[in-house]
Amino acid sequence: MSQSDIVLQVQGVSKRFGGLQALQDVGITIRKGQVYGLIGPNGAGKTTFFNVITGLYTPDGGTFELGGAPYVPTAVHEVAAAGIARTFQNIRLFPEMTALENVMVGRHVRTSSGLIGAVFRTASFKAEEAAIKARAQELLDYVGIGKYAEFKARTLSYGDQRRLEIARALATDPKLIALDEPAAGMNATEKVVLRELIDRIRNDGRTILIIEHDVKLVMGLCDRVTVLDYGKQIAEGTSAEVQRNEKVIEAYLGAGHKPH
Ligand SMILES: Nc1ncnc2c1ncn2[C@@H]1O[C@H](COP(=O)(O)OP(=O)(O)OP(=O)(O)O)[C@@H](O)[C@H]1O
Repeated sequence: MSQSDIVLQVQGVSKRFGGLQALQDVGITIRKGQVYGLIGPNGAGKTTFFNVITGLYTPDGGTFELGGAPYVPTAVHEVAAAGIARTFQNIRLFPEMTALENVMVGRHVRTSSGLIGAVFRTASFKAEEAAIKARAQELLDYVGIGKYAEFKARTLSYGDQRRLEIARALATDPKLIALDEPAAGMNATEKVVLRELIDRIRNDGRTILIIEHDVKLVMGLCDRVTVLDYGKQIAEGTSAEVQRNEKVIEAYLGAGHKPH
């Protein structure tokens, strides 16, 4: 393992909401090709951590490096341009746009003709648009919903909408893809398909950070896992190491927390 295969390095992240310390000195290192899991009981700080690294919340402290370069997660669009794409716990698609258009929106982060080209429909814009469309269709096929390209996003099943969000995230060609509870609301069959998809994305060389309540799914999928509890990082390691960590067992079984 060398320094150069580190995709995201986060050190000493803290975030306070009024009197509540939502994150306290949290750090993770994600290497190329890993699926990295973030777990913890309700209110542990997982979403806050995701929101910090994707520019939705400003941390009180912490340092960040993405692909070996210092990185400041400020505005959401800058985070996407820097190379982190995310999905949301509560799906955020454009419901009245087609599946294909939703993915094309993601791809526009990486195009060069920009707004002027779009307004005047220049030759380079049109060529770029055709390439974007082709790539968007490819990504829909890749996540297994190619046949729904022309369907409005809102008409897709819940599981397919989650896969569409993943296709849109992949469209930005990210260094890191961050999945916020991708299995939420899925039935057992959909979870199996999701697991296969995440495995395939990893095998194709991508790096993935995942928050997930389904501990079984996380343990089966993740190379490394961090466990948060009341904003503190109580364990970090391989799935097997984390599973037998006493603090983790206690946090999940302890009073006041609902086990998942
Ligand atoms: N914008 C906010 N303002 C105030 N408090 C917040 C805010 N966001 C989160 N919190 C608080 O910070 C703590 C951590 O919340 P967070 O949503 O990060 O936990 P989580 O691990 O994602 O929980 P869950 O599994 O329920 O999604 C909670 O006590 C929550 O109430």
